[in-house]
Order: sequence, then C-alpha cells, then structure tokens
Amino acid sequence: MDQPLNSTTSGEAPNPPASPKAAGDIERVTPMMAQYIEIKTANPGSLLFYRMGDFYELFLEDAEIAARALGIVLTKRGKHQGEDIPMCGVPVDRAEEYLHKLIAAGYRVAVCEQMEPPAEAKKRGPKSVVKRDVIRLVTPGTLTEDALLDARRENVLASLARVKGGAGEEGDGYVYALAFADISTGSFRVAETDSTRLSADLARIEPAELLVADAVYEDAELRPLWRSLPAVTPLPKESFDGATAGRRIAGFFQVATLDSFGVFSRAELAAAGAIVAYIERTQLGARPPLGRPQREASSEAMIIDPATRANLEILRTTTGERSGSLWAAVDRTVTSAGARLLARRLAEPLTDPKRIADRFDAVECLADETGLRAQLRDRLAGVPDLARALSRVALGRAGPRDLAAIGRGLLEGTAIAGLIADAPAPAELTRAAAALTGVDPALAATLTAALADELPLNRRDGGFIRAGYQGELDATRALRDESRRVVAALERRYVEETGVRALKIRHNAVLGYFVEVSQQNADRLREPPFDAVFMHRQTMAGAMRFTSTELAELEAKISSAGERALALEQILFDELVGAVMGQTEAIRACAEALAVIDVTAGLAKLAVDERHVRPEVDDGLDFRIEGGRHPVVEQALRRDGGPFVANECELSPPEGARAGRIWLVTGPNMAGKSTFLRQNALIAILAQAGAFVPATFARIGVVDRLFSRVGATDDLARGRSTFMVEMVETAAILNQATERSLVILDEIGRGTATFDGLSIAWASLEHLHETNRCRGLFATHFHELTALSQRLSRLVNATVKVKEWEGEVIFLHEVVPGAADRSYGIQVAKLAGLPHAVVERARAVLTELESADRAAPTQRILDDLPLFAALNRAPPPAAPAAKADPVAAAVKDALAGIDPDEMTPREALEALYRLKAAAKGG
Ligand SMILES: Nc1ncnc2c1ncn2[C@@H]1O[C@H](COP(=O)(O)OP(=O)(O)OP(=O)(O)O)[C@@H](O)[C@H]1O
Repeated sequence: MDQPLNSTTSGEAPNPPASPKAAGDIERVTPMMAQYIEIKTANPGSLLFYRMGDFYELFLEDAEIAARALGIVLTKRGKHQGEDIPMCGVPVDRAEEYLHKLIAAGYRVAVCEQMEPPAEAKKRGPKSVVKRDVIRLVTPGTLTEDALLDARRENVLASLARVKGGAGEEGDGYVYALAFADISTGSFRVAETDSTRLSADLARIEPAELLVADAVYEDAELRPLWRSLPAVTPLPKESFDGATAGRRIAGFFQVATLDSFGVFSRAELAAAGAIVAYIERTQLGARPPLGRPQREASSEAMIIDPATRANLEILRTTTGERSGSLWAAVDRTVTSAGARLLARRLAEPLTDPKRIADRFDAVECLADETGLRAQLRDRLAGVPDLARALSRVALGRAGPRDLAAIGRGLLEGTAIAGLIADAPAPAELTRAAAALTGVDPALAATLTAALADELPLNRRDGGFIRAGYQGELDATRALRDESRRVVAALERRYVEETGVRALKIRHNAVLGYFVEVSQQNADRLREPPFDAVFMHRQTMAGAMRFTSTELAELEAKISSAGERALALEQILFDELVGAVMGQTEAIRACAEALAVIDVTAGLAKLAVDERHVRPEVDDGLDFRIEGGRHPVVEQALRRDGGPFVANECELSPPEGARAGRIWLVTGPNMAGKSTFLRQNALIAILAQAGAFVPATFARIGVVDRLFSRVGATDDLARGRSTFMVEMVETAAILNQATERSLVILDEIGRGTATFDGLSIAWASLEHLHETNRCRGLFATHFHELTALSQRLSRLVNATVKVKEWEGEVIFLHEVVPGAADRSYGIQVAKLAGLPHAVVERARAVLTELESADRAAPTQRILDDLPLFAALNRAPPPAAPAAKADPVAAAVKDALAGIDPDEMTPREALEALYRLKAAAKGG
C-alpha cells in the first residue's frame, strides 16, 4: 500500500497500518502495543518511528512499508490478536539517513520519543510503559536537518488558497494566492496569482510540498498541476479559513494585530494562515524563526512558464541535473546560502529597471575592486550556513555545532562589514553591510567564549563548553576528571593535620572512599579533636577504617560530578540558545546579507573570468545583443578546446515602429540555431536577475514574460503526444505574449505532416507579428516562410552560415542576415553514421523532389493567400484566388486525398511522384 503524498486525501487516511481496533481488542493487547496503537491512530497518514532505547521501531504495516522502502530486514516481535507483529527498526544515530530515504520516496514520518527515563516508568509498577509522544511530523516541506536537505537548494513549503471573486477576463472566477516559506531558512512570502499563471508561479517557487484545501485538491481542472509537483498535501478547509487566518498569523508572530505587516488580501491571508497552521501542527509547538510574510506584487518578476523553464534548463537540465544548467554555469558563490539565493534570483528575474540597476552597481563595484572581491570571497568561504543553523536552534533541534556556526558566522559578518565599509560601495552592498552589524556583538563574543574548539554533534554528549567559561562547571569537571588529585590533596591535609604519616585514603565498592590507618595510629583519630572529624567504619586485622563528613561530601560530589557537569552544560546550552533567540530577526537579516554579498561577489568574479558585460536594462522595447554567447555551451566547448562563435541579435523596434522585431532563423541542421535562440533568452534572464551577460554589449527593454518552445518532449503522464504538447505550448504563447514579451520558437510544426506544419508555423508567425507584436526568434526548416519578410515589416530573415566543401558541410555557427536555401539534412545524417546505402538513396530521392518547382509554396504564400485575412475575418472568402490556377487546383485536389499518417513510406513516395506530375500539369 504505497502512498506517495500526492495520492493522499484527507477523507481517507491513506496509510493507516494498525488502524484503531475496537476498544475490546486494545484491552487484550500488551500495554506497549496499546500505547503504540493509540499514538499511531492519532497520527494518520504517517509512518510512526516509535522510540525504543537506541532504535526507532516500526510495527505492523508501517514495518512492511519501511522495510521495503529502506531495504532493511523485516522481523517479528510478539503477537497481536493472534498474529505475528511485523517489525523493523533503524538505529537512532542513523535515523536521519533513513528519514531522508522515506521522505524522498514520498512518505511522511511521525517521530515518537520516550518522554521519561525507563526507571521513572518502573516506579509506577513493573508493567507500566515508558511515556511516549510524537514530537514532530517530518514532511517534505518541513525539513531542517542538514542531512535531509540539499545545501544549495531551498526547501519550500507552499500553500495555495482560492477564494471566490476576481472577475478577471481570462481567469476562472477565483482569486488565488500562494504563500511560501522555507522553514530551514525562515523566508516567508505571499503573492496573489490567477489560474492562468498558477503553473508558472509554482514552477518558479518549486515547492517541496504544497498545501491545498480538499476542494481545490479535488478540482479536476487543477489535478494535472498536482502531478507536476513532488508532494501535495490536501487539508480540511478550516486550515484555509480566511476569517481566523489573521488571528492565527498574529498568534504565531506573537503580535496583537497584523497592521504592521502591511495589507494582505483575503486569499493571501488564507494561504499564509494555512502555512502557519501546518507548521504548528508538524512542529508540535516549536516555532521556526520565520520572517514576517513579505508581500510580492504579481508584476515583480518575469513570468516564465514551466515548459520554458525546462526548455532553457535554468536550474536543472531536462534530465534533472544541476550540472549543465544555467545556474551551474554562472554559480561562483562560495557558500550554500549564496548558491540558494542565486538560484532564487535566476528563477525570478526582476522587471523593475531600478532594482536591476542596483544589483548591477554592486556587481560592477566588485568586478572592478579585485582586491576587495578576493578578500570578501576569502572570508565568505569560512561562513557557515547561518540561516539553517538558526532554524534548528529555534526548533530545539540544534547541536553545539549550530551555536558555534552562528557565532562564527556573526564574527565573519562583522569582518566582512568592515571590509565593505572601507570601500566606496553602492547601495546594495552598503545595505547588506548594515545588516551585518545589526546583531549585538556581545552575542558572538559569548558564543566564542562559551564553546570549545572541538564540538560534539549532540548536546547530550557534553564537553562542548570551553574550560574557563564558568567556574562551577570547571570545578565540577575538575572533580570528575581529577578526583584522584582532589582525594590526594585531602589525604595530604589529613596527614598534616593529624600528624599520622601513614594515613591513606582508599576506595572500595562497599565503603566507597574511606580513611585507613594502622591499628597503632587509630587511637590518635579517636581522640579529641580528631574524634569529631573521623567516624569509625570498620576494623580490619592490623588496620582501622574511618570516614569523615568532608570525605562523604567529596564522595557524593565525585560520583555525581559527571552527571552534574553534563546537567550544567545543558543549562548553559539553553542560556546560549536563549541569547541567540533574542536576536533571531537580526541574525536572519545577517544571513541574508551574507548571501547577497556572496552572490554579488560571485557574479563579479564570473563577469571578470568569463568576460561578461553590464547590460543596459530600461523600460523600452529594445533587445540588442552584440557578441552574444551561450554561457553553458561556451564553457562546455572550452573544455573540449573549441571556440564559441559570438553572434549579434537585434530585435529592437525598427525606426518609427512601436513594437520589436522577430527574427526568422533558417539554416542547416546542427548549424547552431537552437543555441542561438536559447542564448538570447538566457541573456535576458541573466540581465534581469542582475547579472552581467555573456556579450560585448546588451541593451534590453525589460521582458515581462519569457516564452520558449524549444525541442520536443511528450507528456505521456498527461496523455499528450509530442505534437499535442507542442501545440498546447504554442497556444499558451499566442494567447499570452505581449509587446514586452520575448518569444523563442524553435521548429514549430515539425511534428506533423509537412503542409500542416508549414501552415501552422506560418499562421503562428503572422499572429506573433500582428497581434502579439512581441520580440521574437523563430527558427524553422520551412524555408518557404522566409518569403513572409516581404510582407511583415518587422520580420527579419537571418541564417546560420555553413560552408560546403567536397560534398561535406562545415558549420561556421555565424548568424548573418538572409535566408538559408537548404537544410543539409542528408549531410548531417551522414555525419551521424546513417548506413551508406540509406544516405545515397536519400540523395537520389532529394534530387527527384527538388526538381519539382520549389518556388510553388513560396509563391502561394506571397500571392495566393491573403495575409491576415483569416485573423480578422472569418469565414474565409468563398473562392480563394488559387482556384483560378488549374495546376494549383490539381495539386490541391491531389493533396486533399492524401492522409500522410495512413501511408507507408512507399505509398508516400509514390504520392510525391503523382504530386510532382500534377504540378507539372501532367
Ligand atoms: N555559436 C556557436 N559556436 C560554436 N559552436 C556552436 C555554436 N552554436 C552551436 N554550436 C555547436 O553546434 C551544435 C549544434 O547546435 P544546435 O543544436 O544549436 O543546432 P541547430 O541548428 O539547432 O540544429 P538542428 O536544426 O539540428 O536542431 C551545438 O551542440 C554546439 O556544440
């Protein structure tokens, strides 16, 4: 009974192994099993990690699921209702590793701890069970442990609220809002959205877990969306109750009202309220250091739909790896927080030229200031992951190393602020430097003074407080470690005081510590004043044993010193945690500032190393790139020793026009069309993310939406063929692109019969030019389309140059004005290793085909079909001009009788011969 979270519905607990039995049954089971079942029942839908000594045990169906998912041995333990109880267990010290596997496999886990020492339970009677309780629900969106997280990726918990209202033309009559938080770092944001851009927003946020109300979860329209997410958790509608959300959020942040948080819409409140409620539920009272929810305007970020993100391989390649993505190619950060912030910036490029310019100023400063950059990066490299350490401290999951990390981070932060203060830095950097000094320096000093150099992983191990930090702890430890020395000192004192030189302090298991003297000397100890000090315990042959109050106290101290030292350390740990918690906000700000500086310094280094330039980004509609390169392909080629050929791209509105150009790029296979298309989209993303770009010059009027339809994929999960996916994506572009958008279309219409494809490409191009009026790049092998530039004023033909030499094709990768005459497909096929016979046969067929009048379709584009008529006026005129030409009519008739999908290759070839004959008028 596997239950990825996706299939969970709140109505039916999906994973109720050991579901509650009737009360009568519970009476017959062992007390421990009864406790297990009670706790299990209270936590439906989760696997229960039931703590027993050094193991977390799983029972019954949980055990079967976990054993399968984790590849661990399934055993048996006792009987339940006459049947063996399946059991498996994971050692506590390796629990994180197993949790990680289970969460990754789509399960959630309730962690149940022993709430008292077993000795305590025994006091209640021999049969009583240790008190246990669930202390945490582990779900994909609420992880905080380093072992469970990818250091360089955010781990986002998102919630989607939907409320009636919003009569948006394109929408579905609902207003949507997304709230999203990373518990492991404390970021918390909310934004309104609508049904048309919901999937783009989710793709941008990339939640590890999305919370939705039951009714929304069940909505058939939205179901396909859930399938694209790793985990969706439906919740009862009360979790999204707008009326109580405000109070809930205020309660979480311990404020009386939300007035100081800014104004939120009803949907935004509901979404944020659901996040808060879920955190409270899964963390069972512990409160992560979430920042106050920041409201985002919907126009703040460039909109990039999921298909475009995937096509452009922004954060990961189409196969899901980071390596090979834009992010990996431009990431020169030295901290994981920096890498996460860079990913966030690339995922949501800005649209406000002022904010973009602020980022450029900062990058430019550090690109110029080589020395400062090197010093900053040096310091940053030693900065630990402050935000994640802070989160664990707040949730009571921290170890001494987390506290030390905070201390070290704050110290480095101060040093970094000092470096920036000494330089003339632009606003973005001075703002960050100011945040770095917002934490009381005493905190870092205390942490450094309190924590030892070598630290254990867990606070329970003790030994993490530095010697000399606290007198009482030092003394206690001295007792523990130096008991011998302390005893020897007392022995020396007793010798001196009594004058009995043979007096010894000894130890045995029965008496503990005792004073021993010979029979001869015993009397001395039994006389005043010593009889008041020494008490007789035992007489031996030739020796007498005494004890003293002092020795008894010392004994007690020594035997409990170890425990006391540990207890004192726990108190000190809690004090340090308290001191950290007192400055949560300031520490979070410091962590963010460090990430900003890391990203800025990293981008500056990238700019210098890779010769990237500062683009001009403004409110205009220009898109002019000179010497543009593809950041990923360029780096890959360099590794292989090849040069990358830089190319220009000019989509700015022509003189006097109020909309940008579209370039129609034709050229042979393998010439570099896709690379060229993508590189310009990536340059737009980099520029608006605030990075310099791989070009010699770039001027970009902010792009509001970026669309890219590159390459073919099918979506079998949604029952869509490759061609269907292509058409769905093309439809989205034609419906949504604006004058500010940048549209990249690669080989639209190739997945169907040639003429169908050509017609679709042709009509799409017209629509983009006339209706969307966007800037665009349109690559095609339909060379006929190049004729359209004579009719469409802002359509420009460009081609990728190749040289032909002794029948071979040499790729120059140079994009130049003009149109390609052919695709060199056969040469490329030959390069790819198609059998010689096939290549030769293809050549022969091609020669035949090309002897037909290739101008015919082009001519039709120019002469026969009235351009745009179909756009503005339907139905089309009754008698198209083409009817006048009997040859064209014959061809058309012959074509009408052809169904390419139903033909064998041979029939297709014969049909082509017939067509050719018809075209010749025969
Ligand atoms: N500007 C360039 N400089 C150097 N090499 C390039 C350049 N552009 C592309 N290449 C190389 O050419 C290969 C093919 O490029 P690309 O996939 O863009 O061609 P294409 O024209 O889109 O091909 P097809 O029409 O077959 O899809 C790339 O993998 C890359 O190695």
